[in-house]
Amino acid sequence: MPQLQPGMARIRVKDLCLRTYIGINEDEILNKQDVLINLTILYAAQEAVRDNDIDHALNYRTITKAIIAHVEGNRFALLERLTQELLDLVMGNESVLYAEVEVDKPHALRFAESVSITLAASR
Ligand SMILES: Nc1nc2c(c(=O)[nH]1)N=C([C@H](O)[C@@H](O)COP(=O)(O)OP(=O)(O)OP(=O)(O)O)CN2
Repeated sequence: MPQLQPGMARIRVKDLCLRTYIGINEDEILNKQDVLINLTILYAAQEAVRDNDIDHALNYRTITKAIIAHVEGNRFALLERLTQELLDLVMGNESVLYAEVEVDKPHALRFAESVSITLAASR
């Protein structure tokens, strides 16, 4: 992850818990399951800090709502594909300098608490 430089802000959306169709097994194809999403974004926040105005900030609510709609409105086979689609959605915001998305499938593996895939992108 790039170092946080002066003037940049790190937005972290933590443990966004959603339900969707994700997996390759018949049960996963027929039934929704929980996914946990953790998102890190770096953007230049000088104007947001100076103006204290949401119109000059990267609105994390807007991004989160778009993620919710995408996850709950689609079905996915691999975690890699779901994670990449969310990364692409976030990077679609021109002001995002770096983004990292981790998607967990809690209890997907019989003997593990969770399993996740993390992907990142920068501009
Ligand atoms: N870059 C920033 N983006 C946003 C900020 C902020 O400070 N910096 N602040 C907000 C809101 O204050 C947010 O914290 C709460 O918004 P809201 O209660 O509308 O979020 P919900 O997800 O609870 O919305 P519901 O419609 O009630 O589900 C937003 N962005």
